Amino acid sequence: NLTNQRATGFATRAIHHGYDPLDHQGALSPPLHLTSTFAFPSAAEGGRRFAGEAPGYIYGRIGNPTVALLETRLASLEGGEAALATASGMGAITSAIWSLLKPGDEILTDLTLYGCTFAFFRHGLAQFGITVRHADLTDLAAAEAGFGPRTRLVYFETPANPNMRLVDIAAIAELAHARGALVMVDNTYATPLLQRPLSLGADLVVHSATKYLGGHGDLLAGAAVGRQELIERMRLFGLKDMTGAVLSPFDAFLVLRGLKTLEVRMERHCRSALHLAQLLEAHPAVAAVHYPGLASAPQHDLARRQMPGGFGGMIAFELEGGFDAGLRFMDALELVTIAVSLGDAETLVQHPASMTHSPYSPEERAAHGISEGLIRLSVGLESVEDLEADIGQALDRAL
Ligand SMILES: CSC/C=C(/NCc1c(COP(=O)(O)O)cnc(C)c1O)C(=O)O
Repeated sequence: NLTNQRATGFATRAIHHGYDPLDHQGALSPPLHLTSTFAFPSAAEGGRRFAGEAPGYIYGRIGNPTVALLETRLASLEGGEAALATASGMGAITSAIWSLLKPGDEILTDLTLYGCTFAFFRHGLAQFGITVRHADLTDLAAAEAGFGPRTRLVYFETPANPNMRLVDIAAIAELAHARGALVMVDNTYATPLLQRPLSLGADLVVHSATKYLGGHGDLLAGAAVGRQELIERMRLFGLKDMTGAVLSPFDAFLVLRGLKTLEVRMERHCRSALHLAQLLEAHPAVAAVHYPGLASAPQHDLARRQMPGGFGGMIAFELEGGFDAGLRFMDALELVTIAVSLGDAETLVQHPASMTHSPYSPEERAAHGISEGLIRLSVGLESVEDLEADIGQALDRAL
């Protein structure tokens, strides 16, 4: 049909790309294939599929038609050749890393990473002879100094969880490729609507699809997008043999459904987040607000360049009264929910130092720019005047 023949807009592809109802008895919604294995038409054909000499499904851990449609659609939205869907964001990150690196290799990564990514790098890979070197990748001189003779991969999040730091993807990609290293970007916070790292030189993009892509707080999922050969190596080695982090067809179906409204949801997330960031910035109880969309943000110019579609739904801020005031603020909220995760319809608030970034020691958090008093807000889809009223009254009580 029309949308499969020519390049169309993001929202159109998020709804239609890769699926024609007339190929499935007219079913407008794609079929959900709840199957663990696939019948072969003949013994020889089964052997040919295992040998990679014939197309066709083999077994649920290697591929599934519902999951394959999600992968096709995600590849289109991120502008990559191929995509791999996984059981969680950590499933995508670990399946990628185990496919790319071996003992003796080095990863150059930013100071700020999601807590479990930090733990995988520092407490996991370190046991298998892979060196992780942190540098402030927002400072290109520091980034350049961070490369070693064995640097095989540069990894970062932008905007970073939880303190909203931005990394200049194109600049880092230029440094990395000049030294024969790959670039892997975690695009969870921005989503492909707001930022497409592959178009800026990244080799691989990973997502916690648990967040904005699924968008309704009702699933765990992950994804990787990049060149065909990288993705196929991840599928047939990293995922199949090293992690087994397979996405269920049912959750793939839910992510497909979430993608259909990604554009309209992000528009509301961005609009409400900018409004609330301005409210926070003006409030006497607030010491600092980290939101790249604020004109006062130190990296506002990079944000406008790198995130032309908007600045996302995530805000980090600190109260004048520090951590204790932060606890009082969170406990005073009546509409906003105290919970980890992000990108849901519900607005969520949490305290990274004691929750999502508790895998860091206090000393590591200090060295990695995650303050003890930092509060993270995932701005949801509720009526913004209700969010403004709830946050305002809780701030007044935190004074
Ligand atoms: C226990 S804390 C809840 C999860 C949170 N984050 C997840 C996350 C992952 C990992 O994605 P899953 O494996 O799908 O959770 C990868 N990359 C980024 C930027 C992430 O934020 C969180 O609340 O910050």
